[in-house]
Amino acid sequence: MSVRVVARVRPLLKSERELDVILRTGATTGTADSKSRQSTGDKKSSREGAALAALRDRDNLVRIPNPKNEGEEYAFQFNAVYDSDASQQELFDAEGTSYMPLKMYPPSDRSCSTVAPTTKHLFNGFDVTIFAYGVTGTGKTHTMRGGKTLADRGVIPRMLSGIYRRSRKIEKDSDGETKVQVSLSYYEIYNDKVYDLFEPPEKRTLAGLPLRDNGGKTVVVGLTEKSCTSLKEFEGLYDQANTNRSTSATKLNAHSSRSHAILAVKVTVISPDQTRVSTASAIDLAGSEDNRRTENDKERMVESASINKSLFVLAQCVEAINKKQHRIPYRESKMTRILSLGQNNGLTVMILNLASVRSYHLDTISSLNVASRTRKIEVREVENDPMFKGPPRAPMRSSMAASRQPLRPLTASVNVNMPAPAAKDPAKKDDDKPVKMFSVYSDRPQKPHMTQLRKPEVSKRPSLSSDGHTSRILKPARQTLAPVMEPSTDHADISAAKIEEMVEKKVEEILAVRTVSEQSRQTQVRELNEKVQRRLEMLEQRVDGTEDARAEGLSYLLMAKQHQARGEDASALRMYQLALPHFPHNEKLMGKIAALKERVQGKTRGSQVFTGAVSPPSKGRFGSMLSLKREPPKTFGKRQSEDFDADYGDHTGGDGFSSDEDVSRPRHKKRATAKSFTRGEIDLDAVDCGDPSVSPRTIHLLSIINSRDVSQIKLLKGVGAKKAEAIVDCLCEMDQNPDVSFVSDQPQFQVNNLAELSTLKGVGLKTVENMRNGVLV
Ligand SMILES: Nc1ncnc2c1ncn2[C@@H]1O[C@H](COP(=O)(O)OP(=O)(O)OP(=O)(O)O)[C@@H](O)[C@H]1O
Repeated sequence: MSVRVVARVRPLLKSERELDVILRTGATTGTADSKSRQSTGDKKSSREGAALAALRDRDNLVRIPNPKNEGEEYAFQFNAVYDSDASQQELFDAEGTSYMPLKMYPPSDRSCSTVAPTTKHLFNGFDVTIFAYGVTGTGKTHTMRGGKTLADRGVIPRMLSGIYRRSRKIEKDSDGETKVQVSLSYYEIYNDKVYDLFEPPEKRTLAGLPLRDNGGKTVVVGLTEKSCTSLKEFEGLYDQANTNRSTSATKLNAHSSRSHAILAVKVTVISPDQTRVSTASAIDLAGSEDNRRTENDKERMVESASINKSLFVLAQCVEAINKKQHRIPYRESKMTRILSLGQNNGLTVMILNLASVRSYHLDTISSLNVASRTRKIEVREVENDPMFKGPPRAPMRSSMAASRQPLRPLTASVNVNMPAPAAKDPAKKDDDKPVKMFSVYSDRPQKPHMTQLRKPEVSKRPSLSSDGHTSRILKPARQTLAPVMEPSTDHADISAAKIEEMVEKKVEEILAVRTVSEQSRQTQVRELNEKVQRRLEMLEQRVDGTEDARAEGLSYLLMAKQHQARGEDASALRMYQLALPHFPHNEKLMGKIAALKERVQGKTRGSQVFTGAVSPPSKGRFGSMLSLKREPPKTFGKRQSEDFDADYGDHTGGDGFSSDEDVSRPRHKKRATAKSFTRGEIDLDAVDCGDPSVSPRTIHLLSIINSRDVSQIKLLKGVGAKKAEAIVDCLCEMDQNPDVSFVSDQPQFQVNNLAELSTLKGVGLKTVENMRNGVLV
């Protein structure tokens, strides 16, 4: 059967004016509020006796003007409409009899005249869901919970009263053989989090309680279930729990519910041969709010956004079911997931609460739209499986137990549950319309040979129909509504929820695999980066080595040039030869070495005294010192490096390399031999020639010294102004000293190496070492 939707219009509040009433209900009555002004006593007298019949005589329409054109009126039809004068008692009783006349119950049940069919359903193993829906301040809490007085009690306490009354009757009728247990869970969904209302708020966790799919039903994990044996006990528990519920004053309702509250009443009927468990869920939804009107503060706005979102999702679910969409967005809100509208079995009743005044105009139309669509949703009238005692029995309704499948329209199927057209009241508009129903189908492609399952010996149960007729129908006949897969088909029993669960699981698995592969990918990338880094370092080292070697080669070339400039061909030759390994295959260098060799040999042949062109350098005091200090230059002065590149680079193609002519024609003439440098006992040639470590640092140091610039010299490490002046004085002295020979084209004496430097006045080995170490190139 479809969801039963009834509308209830609340009376005008003190702050509301009759003038503003825009809602009309019923065929003959005036405005929805026309009777609200009657006194309680009048109301009672006018209602008693004929009230139920009068309610049923109405056309069950709610009429409201088009907000854009007041001349036009929208009409919405529901299963029942309750005016503002309908009492709590009437709603509970009349609502029951309007779709479940007492005469249709088995004679044994007729004595329970006050038991609403919802309660009766419950004891027959059906789950029951009753929920109040509507804009904030329209009377949902009043309808569900009600006031403190007996007359004001709402649906929930009345239902519990009925449950206990019936329990006692069952126990009495069975002479105590059958027992009924009632237990309660009560929770709220606040800001899309589930909280146990039987627990004090301070015990709440931030995340709330989780939801799980359990056999096609959504269950709240960790919820308190309290056994409750009497109405009195219930009232105590319920009142206490309601103090834990989130309510606040808003501009539209002084006691506005800020959460959806769900009371689950589990009824367990234990007879000698079986146990039946069914649940009644009574839900007081929070009301949608137009925040232009509420003037809510920040906290209320957050609540409001959550409330509106969940109600919006509910509307979307209803829409999706109506539009026969495959995907119904239940999971987008906890409320819709728990409510599972259209997915739940048993009986579902929606009470649409309405306010009749203009200030609610647009909100009311929106609620009416959702409610009238909800009315088209088909819910399977299936009771829960009993648990049998004794030897196991063949499962009943194996195919029906199969599934909570997405709903699809049943337009072509013959619904045996529907009353025959002739049996319908011709006065009702509904009857003229084509019957639109939804039934449960499998999502999977159907096999060509679908079977209708029939079970001959299934107990008869009363069935409810929306027009007030009750028919006794064999349950298996209902099963013909839903073509099902062969029972032997292994996947036939998978419900939509199960499928969803499986899909969720699969997605989680895939995500887990992705995470793992992402981690291993990152490890690979890290390893690769490290490899690349190591390779780069190696290359850098190699380049550094090459550059060091090149700088060393350039130093030899420089020294060779200096020796040659001084006419020291043998030393120059030695330096060129040392430079050769750093510039292999350099033809110009090789040419130069050959030319120098020839000249040196020529000199030797000419009986000139020369110890040998390439004789190994003798290691004097300085030689050893310098060789100890030997370290290949890290960098070579850029300009110098460029000069040498131009001179010796294979790639220059220029004629920078000194020509053989230059080499063969010494530019410098010795005024005296090196040996005549008497003040030091140093074989300068030996030092120069033998020490290949004349580095750019040394060259730079010597150039500073030879500049005779006191301001520069005094900056050298370990020198200072006085020593600098002494050095310059010494050099000037040398210039004047006729014993000292120096290169003819140099106007002044030049210090050519560290050995010479160390012999200057006031400069010792230590000072030279300091000066050299302090030089930055
Ligand atoms: N049928 C009714 N008879 C008398 N008073 C009513 C009725 N319905 C609602 N009211 C009054 O209207 C006011 C708002 O009702 P209620 O708090 O139940 O609204 P609600 O829809 O639950 O609002 P919210 O969504 O904000 O919680 C209350 O003062 C309540 O007593």
